[in-house]
Order: sequence, then structure tokens, then C-alpha cells
Amino acid sequence: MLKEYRIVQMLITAAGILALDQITKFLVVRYMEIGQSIPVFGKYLEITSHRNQGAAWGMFQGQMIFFYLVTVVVLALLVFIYKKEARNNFTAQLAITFLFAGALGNFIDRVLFQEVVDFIDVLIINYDFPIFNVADSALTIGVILMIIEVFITGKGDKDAK
Ligand SMILES: CCC[C@@H]1OC(=O)[C@@H](C)C[C@H](C)CCCCC(=O)CCC[C@@H](CC)/C=C\C=C(/COC)CC[C@@H](O)[C@@H](O)C[C@H](O)CNC1=O
Repeated sequence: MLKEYRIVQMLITAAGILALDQITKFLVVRYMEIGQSIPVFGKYLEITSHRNQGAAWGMFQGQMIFFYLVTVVVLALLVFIYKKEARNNFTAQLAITFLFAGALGNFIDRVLFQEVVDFIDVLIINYDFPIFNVADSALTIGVILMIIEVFITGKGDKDAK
């Protein structure tokens, strides 16, 4: 049971992502003013202290009840899918772990502050990509891993080599 679901490894991974997310957000809140920018890699990568009351690109500003509902549903769905689909399927287990940790990271912010702390400010080509955080990165990696799982490694009832 434990071997097929790698539950311990996945919980440790989720805890690590969540810790990285919350620690980085704490440091930004504690040591930076909102709007302050610290160049890390020229103008291409900066740490900019930012807050977002919405979702990606500031959608649904301030709709906290909506965010609580969606996040709780997403978290419950992820547990359900993990039990049902991720048996012996490493890619699916990893995808769900990243999605779970990412959703939980932003959920903690929304419950505590009714807004999300963002600080990763990248200039992609010439498009000033919205400022995001570790939780968003985990969510995006989880989405990409899930797409790989569905379209590439297929209905993996064997472990992805
Ligand atoms: C990443 C999901 C957004 C995250 O969703 C969450 O929390 C989860 C729990 C669910 C929300 C409650 C609702 C999701 C609505 C769908 C959505 O949003 C479509 C997203 C597409 C996405 C592909 C996955 C692209 C990329 C986004 C961005 C860059 O990500 C690297 C921009 C991030 C910045 O706008 C930053 O200010 C956002 C802020 O941190 C709050 N974050 C959220 O709402």
C-alpha cells in the first residue's frame, strides 16, 4: 500500500514546497516594502514585493469566498484522484503533490491575509509577466506534469521509467 502510493515521499515533497513557499513569503513581508524591487539577474529577474487579492493576472479580485470554495474543492479532488488514479504512477503522484502544495500555499495566504504575497518578477522576452510566487510555480509545474502524464506517459498503470 505505502510502496504503491509513495505516500511518505510525496508528503515530504509537499511539506518542502509548502515550507519554501511560506518562508519566502514571510521574508518578503518581513524585510521588504510593498513595491520595492531587488534585481537578482539584471532586469530579467527581480524580487518585487507585491500583493494580489485575486487569482492569476488579478482575476476575481477580492472574491475570497470563491477562492476558499475552489481551493477546498481542488484539494479534495486531488486527494480523490490520487487514491483512484495515482497507484503505481510516479508522474501522477508528483503532479498531484505539486498541485496540492501550491494550492495550499496560496490558501494559507488567503485565509490569513485575504491576499496572496507575490515576489518573483520575471521579464520574459519583452512581456512583463505577472509577479508570482513559489506556490504558483508549484501549481504550474503540477499542471505541466499532469499534461505530460495524460498525453505522454499515458494511462500509466506502470511506473514511468
Ligand atoms: C498559478 C495559478 C494561479 C493561482 O491559483 C491558485 O491559487 C489556485 C488554488 C486556484 C485559484 C483559487 C483559482 C485558479 C483560477 C485559474 C487561474 O488562475 C489560471 C491560472 C493559469 C496558470 C497556469 C497554471 C498560469 C500562470 C499564472 C501565473 C504565473 O504562475 C507561475 C500568474 C500568477 C500571478 O498572477 C499571481 O499574482 C497569482 C497569485 O499568486 C495567486 N495565485 C493563484 O490564484
